[in-house]
Amino acid sequence: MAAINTDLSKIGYTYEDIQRMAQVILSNTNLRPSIGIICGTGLGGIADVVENPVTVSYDTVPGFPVSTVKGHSGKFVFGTLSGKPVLLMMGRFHYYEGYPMWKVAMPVRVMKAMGIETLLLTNAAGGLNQSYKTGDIMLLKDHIDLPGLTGECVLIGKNDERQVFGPRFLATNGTYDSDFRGKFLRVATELGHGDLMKEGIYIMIGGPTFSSTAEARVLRMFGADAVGMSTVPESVVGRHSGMRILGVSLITDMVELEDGSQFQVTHEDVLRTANERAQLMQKMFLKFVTLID
Ligand SMILES: O=P(O)(O)O[C@H]1O[C@H](CO)[C@@H](O)[C@H]1O
Ligand code: HPA
Repeated sequence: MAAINTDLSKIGYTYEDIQRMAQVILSNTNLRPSIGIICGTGLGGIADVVENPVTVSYDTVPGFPVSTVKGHSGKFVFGTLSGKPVLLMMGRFHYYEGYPMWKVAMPVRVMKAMGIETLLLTNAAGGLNQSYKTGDIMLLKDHIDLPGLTGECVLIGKNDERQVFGPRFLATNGTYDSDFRGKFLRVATELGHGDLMKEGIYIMIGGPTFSSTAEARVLRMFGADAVGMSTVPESVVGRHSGMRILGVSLITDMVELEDGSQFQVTHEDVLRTANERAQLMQKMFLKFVTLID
């Protein structure tokens, strides 16, 4: 019978692994952006407005996971947005793909090792707050790490306090930068879309099941305004490595809280709304990055 691996030092990537992946990726370009953007499901359209793009496919980076979800193409894009150097991740990793939590957010450590100090996270999410509408855009003012609360925190495992890793015990209040939120709201208003904007609480579930009605009511009762299957591990790791963070949820569907509804959300519904909002998201990010110091 195979022995059970109880060696905790084997959990996670080492500092050296992270540095090596960062060097491999950076060897493709002379650009050294300090702004990183992780594109949520169907939200990779931001890459279409990146000037002078240099693409690095994840499968050219030894040790890097592969994207398996439709709407996540699996590549880095270096370039400029409104003249500002940026690094986009088109494709994130999700726990439900079978990756352990530490692997899900490992790219954020690689980003930090590449010089990223500002992390802009986007996602597709279901609206729990019944005053929201499909197509609204919610800025995260806080999150609920449901997997983390139940023993699957992204920071579980050996902690290495060198550079891209942070303290063993991490405060996670105040993760989302209020100055960034204010600036993003201003951008949306200037573009004439202030009416779409919300500020709320994102709750992460493990997925891949969308919530049952009873579960959705529990999530709402917890105080969440939107639900999704990502982002929180990335925010926590970003926070751990000292980044400034903005979280943006596109409300791609409204979650049913009442019994008896015939509506059953699909990934195609999510992709459709993301596609409908692609141009607006591009415009918002083009303007927002000009306001980052
Ligand atoms: O959070 P992102 O990656 O945007 O994707 C969201 O959309 C997918 C479900 O359609 C899930 O992966 C959910 O988390
Ligand atoms: N629930 C969970 N995750 C999601 C949803 C949803 O309704 N929409 C997009 N991602």
